[in-house]
Amino acid sequence: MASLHMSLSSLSGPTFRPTRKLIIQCSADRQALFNRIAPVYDNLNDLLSLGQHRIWKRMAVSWSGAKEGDNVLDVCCGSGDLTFLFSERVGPRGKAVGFDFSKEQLLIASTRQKLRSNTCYKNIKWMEGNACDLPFPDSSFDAVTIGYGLRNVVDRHKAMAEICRVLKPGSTVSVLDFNKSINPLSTTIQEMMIDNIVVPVASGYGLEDEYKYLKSSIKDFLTGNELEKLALEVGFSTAKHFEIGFGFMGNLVAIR
Ligand SMILES: C/C(=C\Cc1cc(O)c2ccccc2c1O)CCC[C@H](C)CCC[C@H](C)CCCC(C)C
Ligand SMILES: C[S@@+](CC[C@H](N)C(=O)[O-])C[C@H]1O[C@@H](n2cnc3c(N)ncnc32)[C@H](O)[C@@H]1O
Repeated sequence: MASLHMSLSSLSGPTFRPTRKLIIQCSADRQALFNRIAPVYDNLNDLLSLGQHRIWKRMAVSWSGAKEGDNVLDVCCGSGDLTFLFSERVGPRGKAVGFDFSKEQLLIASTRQKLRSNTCYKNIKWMEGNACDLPFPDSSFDAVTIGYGLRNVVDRHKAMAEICRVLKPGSTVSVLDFNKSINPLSTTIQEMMIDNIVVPVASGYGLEDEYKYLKSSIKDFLTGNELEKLALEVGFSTAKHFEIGFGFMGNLVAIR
């Protein structure tokens, strides 16, 4: 449950207006957040990244090494952007699973699938569940992506360990997310863009608090080096983090 945080500074006079600060700390909070933003998520991503996020997602899928006929998994699939790219890459002989714990995001994903005439998307299966407890046997997949998901998972170590477990030996996970830069200037510009463009635009949709979460979630995320270390800790044999999108985004490529 989102917690209501009363600020003493807001107590004044016979009535007071509590300062509402949405605290997004547990899975249920995050699940509710992504259910709430689902109806506008895709459009705001296109608007706020000037469509660039589609390029970053194509890069992530390309780095996964997925090929024709493969069995692939998109963890934290949301509205399915990466799942659809996976589906196109593995083709009708392959299988693509889109996995998420948000019912509303999965509803958007399956609706988008129905609206697309391309028969290749018939190779997609949508599944609801938690990234920290993947319902698949060991060594099930030839490639895995997790796009803008790991930062939002409460137990990132468990999620990465689960991804390693379900990947076939020698196969790749591609982890796309915001970049927690070690360059103070890059961090300042990234935060200024979120504060002065992203959040004001989102507030026009009544989602100010939800998009304010972006900044704190990036601050609490792992740097590229820390992501590489995490991957090796959970059992990947190699891990490399690349900064993309003018340093605002990053992609970890790890091989099991
Ligand atoms: C696809 C993108 C973000 C997905 C996303 C991830 C989250 O964890 C969220 C959490 C809460 C609300 C929304 C999201 C969410 O949408 C990346 C692009 C969309 C971003 C919202 C825009 C970020 C702007 C960058 C800071 C600067 C972009 C520069 C570009 C070259 C114009
Ligand atoms: C920012 S969206 C990313 C969606 C999509 N991958 C994309 O790139 O646009 C993050 C997604 O992660 C999902 N998510 C967060 N924590 C999760 C968890 N523990 N298990 C499953 N899904 C989770 C949310 O429901 C949401 O759909």
